[in-house]
Amino acid sequence: MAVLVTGGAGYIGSHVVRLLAERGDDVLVVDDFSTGIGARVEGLPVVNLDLAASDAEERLVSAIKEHSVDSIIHFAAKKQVGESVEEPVMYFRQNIGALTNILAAVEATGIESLVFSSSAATYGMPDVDMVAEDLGCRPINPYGQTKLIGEWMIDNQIAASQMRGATFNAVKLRYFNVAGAGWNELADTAVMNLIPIVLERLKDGKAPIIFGDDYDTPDGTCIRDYVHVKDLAEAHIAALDYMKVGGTTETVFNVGTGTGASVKEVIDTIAEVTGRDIVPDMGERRAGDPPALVADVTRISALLSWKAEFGLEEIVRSAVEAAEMLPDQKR
Ligand SMILES: NC(=O)c1ccc[n+]([C@@H]2O[C@H](COP(=O)([O-])OP(=O)(O)OC[C@H]3O[C@@H](n4cnc5c(N)ncnc54)[C@H](O)[C@@H]3O)[C@@H](O)[C@H]2O)c1
Ligand SMILES: O=c1ccn([C@@H]2O[C@H](COP(=O)(O)OP(=O)(O)O[C@H]3O[C@H](CO)[C@H](O)[C@H](O)[C@H]3O)[C@@H](O)[C@H]2O)c(=O)[nH]1
Repeated sequence: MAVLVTGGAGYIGSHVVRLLAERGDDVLVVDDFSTGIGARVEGLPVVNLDLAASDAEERLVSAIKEHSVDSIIHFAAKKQVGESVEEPVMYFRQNIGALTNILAAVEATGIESLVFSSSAATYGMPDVDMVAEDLGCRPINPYGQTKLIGEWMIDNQIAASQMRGATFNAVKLRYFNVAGAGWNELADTAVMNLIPIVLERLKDGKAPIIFGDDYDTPDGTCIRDYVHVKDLAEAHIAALDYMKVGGTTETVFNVGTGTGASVKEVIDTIAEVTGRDIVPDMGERRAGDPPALVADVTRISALLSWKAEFGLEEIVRSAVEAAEMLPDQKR
């Protein structure tokens, strides 16, 4: 039996594909290579398919049958918050369209387990610093909305399959701030988040910009929960295993470390790891940034027996190494 990984040529998906292959699971990748990179999945069976296209359900069903797929990990999605505000229709068409086709294929083939990439973006601007899964979700942009709607679609599918006497289990993982690289060649190439942006600016000889230092946090800069992509990848394996042994008590889990780091602390860690003197520029607050967003990880640690192994320094070190910026004495 094989695991179908949608978006397996992407940053996070390729890490999960690598872990699955390492433990000897058969993998089938479905990707349209819109942001994915072919080299990340070289040598693996791949179906080049836009999951939101009109023929996607039919092609998925035949790929599932041909490769004896019994579970799906669904990463494929558009994920840029700013772009989603400018092009909401594209986000709903792509993210909701793709998931609709996947759930239709699940129904047609009797697939029993699905892991879904959700996001801390579902929480919006919570008025608590540490968020647990039961906190109400009020996403503030179309991207976050597509993730919350995706969770609801999956819940409805679970309920409908129970009514039919069929088995369909799913786990929705709400990722916090994913960073780092488990393997250099699988590193994030998108340069859209704090660590890659700072590293790119340093390469270009530019100072990083801190988006606001007047927040109500200890050093005035925003706090986030940075989770190593390899730890995050392991959480997907734990989710698959949880469903295999009949785990269905909870279906939504935060994936973070449970510890926050401020923007200043992240930049200081980059300075330490690269051995550079970094003097950041102070910029304006960025619209829509909550002052602090840290995962309560009680549930995932209790039910999936998953815990992040790596901390901020290891995350930064792996990102710096992948960007080939590690000083010689630190290699
Ligand atoms: N990176 C993060 O910080 C973060 C945080 C929270 C949630 N997520 C979610 O995790 C998932 C993976 O993110 P990532 O960082 O690896 O992004 P990525 O852009 O590197 O990977 C997405 C992959 O999906 C593919 N894809 C996109 N739309 C597709 C479609 N319609 N049909 C087929 N393939 C398609 C892309 O080609 C790419 O390979 C996404 O669902 C994203 O929303 C990411
Ligand atoms: O040049 C920069 C870039 C970012 N930041 C700050 O660094 C922090 C992290 O910013 P990112 O853009 O890296 O990440 P976000 O926390 O905004 O968002 C990320 O995490 C969210 C959940 O917490 C969602 O999953 C979202 O999809 C994902 O991009 C924020 O306070 C941001 O203002 C700067 O100060 N300077």
